[in-house]
Amino acid sequence: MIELKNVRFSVPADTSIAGGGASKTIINDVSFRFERGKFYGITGPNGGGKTTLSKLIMGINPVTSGSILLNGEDITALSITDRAKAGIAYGFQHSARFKGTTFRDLLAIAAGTEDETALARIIARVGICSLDFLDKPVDAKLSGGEIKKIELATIIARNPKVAIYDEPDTGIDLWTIGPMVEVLKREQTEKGTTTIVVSHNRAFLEAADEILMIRGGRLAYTGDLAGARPILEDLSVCSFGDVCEGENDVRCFR
Ligand SMILES: Nc1ncnc2c1ncn2[C@@H]1O[C@H](COP(=O)(O)OP(=O)(O)OP(=O)(O)O)[C@@H](O)[C@H]1O
Repeated sequence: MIELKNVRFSVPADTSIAGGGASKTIINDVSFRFERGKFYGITGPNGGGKTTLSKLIMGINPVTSGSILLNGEDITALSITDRAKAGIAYGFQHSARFKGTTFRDLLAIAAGTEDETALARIIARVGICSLDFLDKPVDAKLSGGEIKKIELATIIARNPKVAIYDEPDTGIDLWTIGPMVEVLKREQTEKGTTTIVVSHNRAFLEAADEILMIRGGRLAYTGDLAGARPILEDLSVCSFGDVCEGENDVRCFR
């Protein structure tokens, strides 16, 4: 179980702006309990703070105030590495590529074994059948879908307690999204992985047990998808009025 208690993340004033500007609060007093083994979909308007919140859980961003607990233990001060050791894994929106490294290298590190049968079992879980794929270099020549599958496999290989995926459908074709959702659902149900997916995609939101909507750095809604639908679907009503910055607000196209 991951618990966020009054979590806040602010960045200092932009000193490149004349006059300095004011410090900016990006995540504002968010409290929430992610229960063990459940699937959560984090959604909301662009720039609302979804990625920032997920990075706070992984420790990529340090919280400004508040605390984060994993199974009752305060992990707020832990580094990314220590959080990874404690069982939290993170998939970036834009997966990293490592020149001179093969998929086999990354997978062996993640799984803690070079045993080919074990590696084959892991890649089968993400729908890669060919063992030849293991020797693909993880470089710029990979397609968007291939690199996502590789990242997914390296996360799954670690059997994390908590898996966070930031927009896992980035660069993925429509035909691959369904199977990807199935992979994440299977890991959740069979391994009891607490799964947190940042997404605008209906398929991921439909798979979620609970939706969190973040706007203006605050939790605007938590509950089932049915309850979120009026906010997500009714484009005739501006539901972001309280954070609206007028015509200069690039997030709003209404
Ligand atoms: N380190 C930082 N310094 C300054 N501003 C930041 C920083 N991190 C995030 N922001 C700003 O905070 C806001 C929220 O960013 P974030 O990436 O969390 O939004 P998001 O909800 O994930 O958006 P999207 O749906 O477009 O991916 C944005 O306006 C972003 O520019």
